Amino acid sequence: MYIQAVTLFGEMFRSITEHGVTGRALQRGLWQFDAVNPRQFADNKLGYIDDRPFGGGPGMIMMAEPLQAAIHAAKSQQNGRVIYLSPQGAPLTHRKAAELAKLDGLILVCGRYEGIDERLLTSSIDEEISIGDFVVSGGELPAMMLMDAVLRLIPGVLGDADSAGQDSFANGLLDCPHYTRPIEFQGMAVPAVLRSGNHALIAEWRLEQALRRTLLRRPDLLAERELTPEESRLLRKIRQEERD
Ligand SMILES: CN(C)c1cccc(CNc2ccc(C(N)=O)cn2)c1
Repeated sequence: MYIQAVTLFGEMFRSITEHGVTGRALQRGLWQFDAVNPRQFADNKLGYIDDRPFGGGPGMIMMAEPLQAAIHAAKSQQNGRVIYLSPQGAPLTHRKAAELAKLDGLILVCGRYEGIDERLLTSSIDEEISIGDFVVSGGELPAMMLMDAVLRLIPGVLGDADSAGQDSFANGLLDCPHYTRPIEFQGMAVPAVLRSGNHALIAEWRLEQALRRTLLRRPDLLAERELTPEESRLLRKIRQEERD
């Protein structure tokens, strides 16, 4: 996958191109990255890329032309989907990340200041995505969150292919509790079932814990999920226990 970021701060992306599973995957050629700086497309000598908002109001707005020229330059390298990160976008979900992971490329537009000229959205953006209902100072960190969520779903990026499948949200539930050594920590022991070697029982315990946690913390996720017969049985058992 070829990912380009239209951004004033290309150096920020080192945090995922030079570290961790995403950094290793880049070195292994599983994906490629380039930053495109709109400032190099500003037609004035001083490289202005923002200006005051018509109608007044605080802050500055990013001008459409330099961004459009930067997106045009990115599109000359690949026919990637152009995504704008903003609080006004559709919420990023696992399902959306899985959809994006199938594409050949992405062009991620990172806004700064108070946003970008609306006409850029209508003329050059394919999709607007939000990573949550909050504002940060630029679209770069949201873009990196989206990249990481997408890249880990690309086969080969994660060492054990299976671990992405066991992700929270991958199966529509929250994750189960995890334990490692020591067996006893501050008087708390590892649940015995996890040391039983009985893999069927372990799988059932993990599913039950994921269902219980989802029911207690995120019942909204349960509301929209088809349940298998086993999950329904476990959920009935959990609801009964919660009532007792
Ligand atoms: C209207 N406004 C302030 C604004 C508009 C566009 C971009 C930006 C840059 N900041 C971002 C970007 C995305 C997210 C997110 N939730 O995905 C949060 N913050 C700010």
